[in-house]
Amino acid sequence: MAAPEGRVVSRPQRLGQGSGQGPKGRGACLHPLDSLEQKETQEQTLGQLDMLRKAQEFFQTCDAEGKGFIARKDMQRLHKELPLSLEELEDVFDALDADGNGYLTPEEFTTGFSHFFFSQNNPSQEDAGEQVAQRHEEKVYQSRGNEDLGDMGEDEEAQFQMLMDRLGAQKVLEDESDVKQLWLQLKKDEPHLLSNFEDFLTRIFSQLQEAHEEKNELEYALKRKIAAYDEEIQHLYEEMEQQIKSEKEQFLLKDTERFQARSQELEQKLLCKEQELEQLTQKQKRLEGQCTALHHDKHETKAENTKLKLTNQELARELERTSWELQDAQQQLESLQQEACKLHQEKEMEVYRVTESLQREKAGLLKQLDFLRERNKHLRDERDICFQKNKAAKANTAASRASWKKRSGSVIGKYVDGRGILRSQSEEEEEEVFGIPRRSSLGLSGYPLTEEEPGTGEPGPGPYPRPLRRIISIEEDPLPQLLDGGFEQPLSKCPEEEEVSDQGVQGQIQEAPPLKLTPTSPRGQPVGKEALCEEESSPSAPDRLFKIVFVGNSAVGKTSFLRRFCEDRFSPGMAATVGIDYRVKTVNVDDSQVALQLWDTAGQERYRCITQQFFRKADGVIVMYDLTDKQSFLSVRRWLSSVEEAVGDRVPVLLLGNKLDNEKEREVPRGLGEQLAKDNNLIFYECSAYSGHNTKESLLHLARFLKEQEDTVREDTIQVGHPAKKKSCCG
Ligand SMILES: Nc1nc2c(ncn2[C@@H]2O[C@H](COP(=O)(O)OP(=O)(O)OP(=O)(O)O)[C@@H](O)[C@H]2O)c(=O)[nH]1
Ligand SMILES: [Ca+2]
Ligand SMILES: [Mg+2]
Repeated sequence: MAAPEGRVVSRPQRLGQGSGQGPKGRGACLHPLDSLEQKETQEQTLGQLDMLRKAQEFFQTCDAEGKGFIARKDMQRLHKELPLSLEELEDVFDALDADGNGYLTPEEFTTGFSHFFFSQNNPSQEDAGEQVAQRHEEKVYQSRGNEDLGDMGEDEEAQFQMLMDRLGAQKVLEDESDVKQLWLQLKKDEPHLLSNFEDFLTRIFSQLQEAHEEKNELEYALKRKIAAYDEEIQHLYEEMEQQIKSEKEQFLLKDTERFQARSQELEQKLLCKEQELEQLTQKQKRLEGQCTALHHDKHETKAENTKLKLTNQELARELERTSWELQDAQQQLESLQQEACKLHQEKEMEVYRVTESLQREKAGLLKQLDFLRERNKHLRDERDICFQKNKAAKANTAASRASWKKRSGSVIGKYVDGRGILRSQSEEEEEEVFGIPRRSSLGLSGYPLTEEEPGTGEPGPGPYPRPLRRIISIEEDPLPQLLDGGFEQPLSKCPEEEEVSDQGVQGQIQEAPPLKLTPTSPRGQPVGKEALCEEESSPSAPDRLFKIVFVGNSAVGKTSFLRRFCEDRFSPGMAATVGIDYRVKTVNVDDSQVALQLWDTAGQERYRCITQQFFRKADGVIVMYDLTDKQSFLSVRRWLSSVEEAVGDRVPVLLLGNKLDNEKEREVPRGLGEQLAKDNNLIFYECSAYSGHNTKESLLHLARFLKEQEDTVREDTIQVGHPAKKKSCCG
């Protein structure tokens, strides 16, 4: 501040000196008071100019960079040079910055500076005497100037305005009052200087104008620069922003994509996990259900188990008890079976003994019968003599002889009924239906029997007594009755015996002397006896006994077959069986003695009812047909059905086709017999009583079968709970 102040101080001096040295020397020619006033005005104008100059200098000092304006910072830089504090400098700046835009234009600065300068320095300048004096002078100048101005005419005003316009001062000066005053002063005081002043002003103003224009240009350039700069910055900024934005967007896009992909992936994973979870949940539920069910089942099973255990225990106890009982029962059964077996054996032996004794009795009775027949013949002969004496009819004798050639039928009927020889002619005819003339097996009719020996064919001469055969009219098996105790009683008391005795035979027997009449022919021999004779030769007693019943049409050869089997003999022209007959034969079957009780039935129709009775007690049945007689084969079915009617199918049946020796007269082919046997489950043989072919074989077959069947039944009976089964005969 020292320099400007110095300059400020020195200027008025120079101006004063200059003015003092001016060519006009106005003070010398003016009034001393006027000259003083003039002096003061001059000083004032000079002071103002000086101040303006000083202000410009100060401005340039402040605007060191030459910007054309002073910023707050520029002012603050003066802090070191001026004896003012920063606050005071601030105040100065604020005071100078009239429009408050933050920088000081040269105009603002100059105007403000002058104002500030005076207002600041006025009260406090005591030491600077020059300054005070100057200021005082200025004041005086100003007040005088103002007074002058008041007096200024309109012409001068116009003149000044013209000058101003010419100078273009309006553009440079804001307040032209100072210049005006100065101009007026000059015009008034020193008009000759006016032109110089005007030139000076012109120069100044032109310089100012130039400076101003320069400044404006600079400002404009600066503004443009700033604008360009701003624009560039803006552009850069925008570009940057754009870039940032795109970068951001790209980043965001990428990020979003990545995020989306990631989120999709995660979503899928989540979905998978959820599904898994759901599955697991379902599984768990199912397992829980199963668990519950199992639990429930377990409980139930436990309960059931307990129940079953209890039941089991009970059953075990019961089983134990039952097994004990069963053992007891088995023991009892065993003992009973043993007993039964013993009883059975005993019974069989008894039967055997009884049969034996019966045969003996039968033989005795047959002998008696023979005797009675003889007696009868004797009586008849006597009567015949009488009859011949009375009529002497030769033709009659011949006819009766011819009738004896035929086989008589039911002789027993005549015998029992007491009709004797008054046999009806119809019966004779009936017998002839068989085609073979047959004789009665019992010659009770009183007629002499034909000679049995083949070849003779002629009725034997009278003197030989005919062998008698006994009729056994048994409706039931007589053996049990005998077993009951009576078998040792006298023969006369047997039921059959009594029956016979009813007919007055017994009486005759008892009365008759024991004649030793033996049959002249073997045919007359009692069958039972003959069989017995053979049995007596049997080395040992039989183990068991079977009852076998022989059936078949008349003359098929039943009796002949039995004879062949028991005696191994054949007698042609065998008499027809009357009622029933039997033989006993013991055979050896697989190391055991088997007694066969063979019941020979009469084939003739009239005895059928008797025959039927015997099936019931039979162990086996033999049905015989004559293979040379078709009719006898056709009757087999009838015989089988009557057997079945009586005993069912429990007894084995042997089917025999007899007279195999007479092949040329065969009427029944073997195949038919076989087929019939197969159809009815029968044992089948073709045999010949004449030749003996298959007689033993067939009967042994049946005997073996019976034995085996019995053995099986015995075994089955011992084994509890196994019912006996009927064995197949064919097997
Ligand atoms: N050629 C031949 N003739 C036989 C055979 N068997 C029996 N005859 C004869 O046939 C006839 C009848 O024989 P029987 O044995 O009495 O017949 P049957 O079956 O006992 O007759 P009924 O007692 O009336 O039921 C007799 O004349 C026998 O000689 C045989 O195998 N061959
Ligand atoms: Ca300003
Ligand atoms: Mg016979």
